[in-house]
Amino acid sequence: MKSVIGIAANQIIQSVDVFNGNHVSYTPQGFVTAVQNAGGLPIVLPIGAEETAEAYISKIDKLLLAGGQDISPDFFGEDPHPKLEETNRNRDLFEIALIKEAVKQKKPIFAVCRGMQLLNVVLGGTLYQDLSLYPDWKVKHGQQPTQPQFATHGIQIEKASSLYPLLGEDYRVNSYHHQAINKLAAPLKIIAKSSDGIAEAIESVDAKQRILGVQWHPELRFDIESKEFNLFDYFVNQL
Ligand SMILES: NCCCC(=O)O
Repeated sequence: MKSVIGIAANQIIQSVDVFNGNHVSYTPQGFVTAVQNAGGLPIVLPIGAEETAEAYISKIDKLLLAGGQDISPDFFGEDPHPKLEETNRNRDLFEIALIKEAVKQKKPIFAVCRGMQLLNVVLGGTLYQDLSLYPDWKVKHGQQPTQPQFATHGIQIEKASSLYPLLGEDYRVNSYHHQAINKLAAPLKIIAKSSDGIAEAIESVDAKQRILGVQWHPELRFDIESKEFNLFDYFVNQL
């Protein structure tokens, strides 16, 4: 029986020519293909009412949170900083409800970039709304316009972590974020950092609550770097 993987969708709500001005619900193809290649059955969960989170989570085996917009900072008690970028409050509210329900139903969560940041906020942590607010910022974490198949900075991974057997101790990742974990939520531990100390991966302190979060984008490199595919294989088949 294949694991059913619910992938929380994003939306395009601006008018874009490529969809003839239509609004669309979507997820990056890399998540779909990586889950399929790992033997999972992906289902894209469109942004909807918070009340529907319980039904969605009960229908899936595991939850995957993708990257995207900044998180509305009032969810961690702050007003928007001038460097805050696009937010989508409906997405925040729905994904917050999905995370709470997945935790309640003890369903594993794999969270990528924004997903990892939101997980930290939902569990009681805070974010740097922009890396310029992080006093020790030394590494370029937004590699645009360099293409995502290129890993541009190093990370160091804790030996006693779920990531170490998958990626080793020293690894290189792509990087597309201007926000980062500030205060870490108590139920989480940081299991990888960049050389300037930014949290690059997290897992749950309580092994019974199966959570893995990464700050980079494995869905954009899994087809050319087998270690990135290891993350999806681990999520679909072991976490
Ligand atoms: N926008 C939230 C996730 C990526 C970033 O930090 O920019």
